[in-house]
Amino acid sequence: MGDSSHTSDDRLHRRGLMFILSSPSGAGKTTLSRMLLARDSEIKLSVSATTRPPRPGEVDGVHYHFVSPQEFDRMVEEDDFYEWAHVFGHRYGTPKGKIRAGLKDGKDVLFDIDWQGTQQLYQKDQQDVVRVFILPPSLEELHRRLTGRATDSAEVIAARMERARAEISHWDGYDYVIINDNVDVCFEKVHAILEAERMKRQRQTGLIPFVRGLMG
Ligand SMILES: Nc1ncnc2c1ncn2[C@@H]1O[C@H](COP(=O)(O)OP(=O)(O)OP(=O)(O)O)[C@@H](O)[C@H]1O
Ligand SMILES: Nc1nc2c(ncn2[C@@H]2O[C@H](COP(=O)(O)O)[C@@H](O)[C@H]2O)c(=O)[nH]1
Repeated sequence: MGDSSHTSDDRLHRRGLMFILSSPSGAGKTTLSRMLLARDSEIKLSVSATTRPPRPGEVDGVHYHFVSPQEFDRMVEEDDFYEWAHVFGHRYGTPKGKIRAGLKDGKDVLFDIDWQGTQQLYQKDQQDVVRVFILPPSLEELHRRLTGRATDSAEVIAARMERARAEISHWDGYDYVIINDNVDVCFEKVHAILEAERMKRQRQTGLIPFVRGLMG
């Protein structure tokens, strides 16, 4: 094409977005995140740091950066986090990394973070943030999913169920809310939101030169 407003597959240049998935624990956001990363090569996961111990199958640097409380303290002191929060007795934080620079280059970033982190990211960068909240079809089903996942002790599951109502109460701080009943149907909705948000006029930084070109 030879026109700098286009990317190689003929779409316009655009600003990347920060795509946040939140939910009460067990509603399915990690499952949906993994499906999104597998389907869509244009979005990359923001790998959080946490002081929580790894679950079976979780890989350091892939699912989380598993750090000691001392290491987490050091990262806070050195201002390494975009946001961080206490969740279920552990600390979790989003490393700054190269997120801002990537947004300019049209790189999308996926965040699996709670409502506290969502609020902090939104306060810092409203124009780039897209907030999606996932609800379970019922609390009974939420409990079934946490138990069925078989990664947490009965105490941990009880604590997460105890917190579920408080987490759900933040649903109105999100742009989109989806009930995750059938995971495939829910995933298609999540992906449709991502695709639609990418097409927002304000994000398509290549539009002005493209339209100028059209108008001769
Ligand atoms: N629509 C669904 N129907 C049935 N099971 C589901 C559905 N979505 C997810 N699950 C299952 O529910 C369990 C919890 O899902 P997942 O780990 O994705 O939740 P989460 O919201 O990320 O939880 P956490 O915040 O604790 O990490 C998993 O075993 C997953 O396979
Ligand atoms: N504010 C933040 N919340 C985060 C971050 N990384 C994960 N989380 C949230 O913590 C809970 C528990 O996660 P789990 O993996 O122990 O089940 C869940 O709601 C995550 O979304 C983060 O960097 N910041």
